Amino acid sequence: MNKPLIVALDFPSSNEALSLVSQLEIYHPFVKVGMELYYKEGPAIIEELKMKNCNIFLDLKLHDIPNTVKQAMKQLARLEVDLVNVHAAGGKVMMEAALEGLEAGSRVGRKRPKCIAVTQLTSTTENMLTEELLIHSSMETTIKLYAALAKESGLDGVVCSALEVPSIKEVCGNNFLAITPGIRNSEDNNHDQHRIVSPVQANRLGSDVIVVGRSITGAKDPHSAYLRMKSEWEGLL
Ligand SMILES: O=c1ccn([C@@H]2O[C@H](COP(=O)(O)O)[C@@H](O)[C@H]2O)c(=O)[nH]1
Repeated sequence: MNKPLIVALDFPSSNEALSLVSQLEIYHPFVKVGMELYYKEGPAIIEELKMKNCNIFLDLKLHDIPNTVKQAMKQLARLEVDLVNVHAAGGKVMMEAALEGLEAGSRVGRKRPKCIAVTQLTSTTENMLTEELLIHSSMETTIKLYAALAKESGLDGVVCSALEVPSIKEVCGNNFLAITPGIRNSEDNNHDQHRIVSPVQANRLGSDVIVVGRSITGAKDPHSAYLRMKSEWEGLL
C-alpha cells in the first residue's frame, strides 16, 4: 500500500455512491463502504465497485464474541475486499478470531484482506473517555495500548486520529498501518468529528492512509475537493 486517500462512501444507496465514484473514476479511487451503504445494498455494492476498479475498505467495525466475529469474517473474506476492521475493545482473542475467520474464508492462493482495529473513534474526546467510557488513562495511553494489543493479535494496523500516529509508530513500528479518518481543512465543517487534522498535518504526522468523507462527498464540486485533498495529502500543495 503506498499513501492512499480513501473516500468514505457514506450514502443511503448505490445510486449516490456510484454517481460519486463515476466523477472520480479516472483516478481508480480507493473507497470505503460503511454500515449505511452496506446494510442497504449488501454484497452487490462491493461487486459494482470492483467492476469500476476501486480498491475497497469494508468498514463494518466488528465487535462481538470471538466465535461470532470469526464466522462473520469468514463470510466477509469471500467478498475479496482489500481492508476490513474490528474494534480493538473486543480484545485479543476476538481479534485473533477475526484473522482466523479471514484466513478460513479466503480462496486458496489469495491473500486475506488486511485487518485493522479501531482504537478510539475520532468522534471521541478525552472528556468522553473519562466521563462516559470510564477509561481513566489519557487518550494517548489508551490508544497506544489498544494498538499494541492489535499488533500482538497479528493485525495489520489500526484506525486512529493522525494525532496519535507518532506514538503508535513508536510502540508498534513503522510497518504497522495507521489509517486516519477525522480529516478536515480549516474551512470545513467538523460535523461530529473531534480529533481532527488537515491532510497536510496527517502527512507530517506519518499517517499511512487518510479517510475523507463529507469534505469530498458533501462538497459543491467533489472532483475538485478530491484533487485538492489528494495533492495536500501527497505533499504536492
Ligand atoms: O474513528 C473513526 C473510525 C471510522 N470513521 C469513519 O470515517 C469516515 C469519516 O467521514 P467524514 O465524513 O470525513 O467525517 C466515516 O465513514 C466514519 O464512519 C471515523 O470517522 N472515525
